Order: sequence, then structure tokens, then C-alpha cells
Amino acid sequence: MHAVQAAPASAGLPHVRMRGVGKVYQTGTTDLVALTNIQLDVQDGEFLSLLGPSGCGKSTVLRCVAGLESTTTGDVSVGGQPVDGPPSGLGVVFQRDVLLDWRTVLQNVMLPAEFEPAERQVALRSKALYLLQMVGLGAYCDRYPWELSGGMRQRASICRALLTDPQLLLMDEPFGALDEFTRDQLNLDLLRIWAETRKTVLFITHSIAEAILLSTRVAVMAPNPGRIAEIVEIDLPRPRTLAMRDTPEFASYSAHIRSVFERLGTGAR
Ligand SMILES: Nc1ncnc2c1ncn2[C@@H]1O[C@H](COP(=O)(O)OP(=O)(O)OP(=O)(O)O)[C@@H](O)[C@H]1O
Repeated sequence: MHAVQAAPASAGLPHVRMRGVGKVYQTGTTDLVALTNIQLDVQDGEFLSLLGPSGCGKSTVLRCVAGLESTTTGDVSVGGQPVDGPPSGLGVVFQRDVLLDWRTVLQNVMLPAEFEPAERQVALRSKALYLLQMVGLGAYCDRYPWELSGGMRQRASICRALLTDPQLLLMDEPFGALDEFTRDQLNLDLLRIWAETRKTVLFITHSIAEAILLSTRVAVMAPNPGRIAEIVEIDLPRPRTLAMRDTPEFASYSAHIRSVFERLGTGAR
């Protein structure tokens, strides 16, 4: 996970903009075209999910936005600035938490504050305690990651990504390894955090239901080569609840997205 000082998105421009982005990986003697002609805008304060089967290039998109991967063609900008390394104002949560087992939960959340001046560290410590409280980990500040469940570890990871109040949150299938009950609970936590903070979120998932439940828009991706097949606006009321998954409106979004995958000859949960 990486989190640095927040920078406001540039007025009038989408927070994240991708234009004609292609990515070719050199694998031995052959080239693998991972992405082709990605055009994507994520508006300031939007929750956009990238949904698609394994290998369609979701993580590559996210890594290009995070400045962890260079593009082969096209341009990526964050907050109006071209991306040529990790942009400022960015928090990232990965599928596997990257908590350090020899540090307590609070010390892990405080990692991004390590090189801050002492005065700011004091303020960030209060922020860390607040965040841990907000996700139900208030009583676990002095415990070690190995004493926590997978869901609790991922909650701590989210707190760490939010510590410096990044404007943009990139989440690479953060709940993919969790059981269904924990995943439901973390989806609710994330909906609440997003409602309270209105971060711009770029979220990766294989799950159609998760994408619909969380997002303002879902970018449906197709593989070989990775591309965006369709962007679906999710116009369900907020606050969103788990019970909404049983409504005809939800079912209709789900059926539509499934039909896109069927047309593409691919599948998702
Ligand atoms: N560093 C790399 N070198 C070579 N090929 C890579 C590299 N990273 C990704 N790829 C290939 O690029 C394609 C897209 O990978 P990517 O991880 O972006 O897909 P994904 O949709 O995120 O998959 P998953 O859902 O399984 O995580 C895949 O075919 C993958 O094998």
C-alpha cells in the first residue's frame, strides 16, 4: 500500500483520465497485449468499478493509474497531471494486505506517517485511532496483524490507505480473498466510508453483485486484448443496502452485465 499527501483534483477535469492507453508486456520472445485503447474518465468523488474476468487487464489499468507501470501507448492523468510515477494524493489497497507482522495494528496504520514531522505525526495518530474506531478495530490497536482475521487485516489496510486523506483510492480486488459474510460487511463499511469522505474510488472486482452494490458506474472489461466493452451507470438509490441485491432493479443491472459478458463469450461471478 502506498499513501502520500492529498492533492485536490484539477477543477473541471476528471480526477482520472485515460486516453488511448495500451500496454504490451514483453514475455520472452513474444509480446503480450494486455490493454488496448483504454478510454476512461473517473470523475472527482465517483466510485467506479472495473469488472471483468481474470487476466482481462484490470490490475494493469490500476497500476498505470498508480504510476507503478508505464503505458506503451496513450496518456494517463490524475488531477490534471500526467502520470509518470506515483501521483500525490493516492491511497492503494491490494487484494493481499501488506501489513507488517512485527508492528501493532496502530503502528501499521501509522506507516505512511513515518517521515512526517513530529507535530504532524501527533495529528495523524489521532486520525489513525479515529479510522480504526470507524471500522470497528478500536479495541485492536495494540494487537498484531497475526492476531486478526482476514477481514480485520483488510480493514486495517484500508485505514492505512486513508491515513493521509488521499483524494484518490485505488482498490485492487481488496475483498476477493474473504468469505461472503466478511465481504458483505466490508462492502457496507466501504459504502459508509465513501459516503462520509466522497473520495474518488477506482475499485477492481470479479463480482458483478459487488460492482453493482458499490458503484456509481461499472466499466465492464473484455479480455484478449484487455479493453472496456461497456460502461454501465448504476442508478440505485443511496444509502445502498445488502437487501437491495434482492430488488428487481438490481437484478436488471445484473442481467444486463451478464448479457454483455455472454456477448463477449466470457463470464464473471
Ligand atoms: N509483469 C507482467 N509481465 C508479463 N505479463 C503480465 C504482467 N502483468 C500482467 N501480465 C499479463 O497481462 C494480462 C493482464 O493481467 P492483469 O493482472 O492486469 O489482469 P487482471 O484482470 O487484473 O487479472 P486478475 O483478475 O486475475 O488479477 C494477463 O495476461 C497477465 O498474464
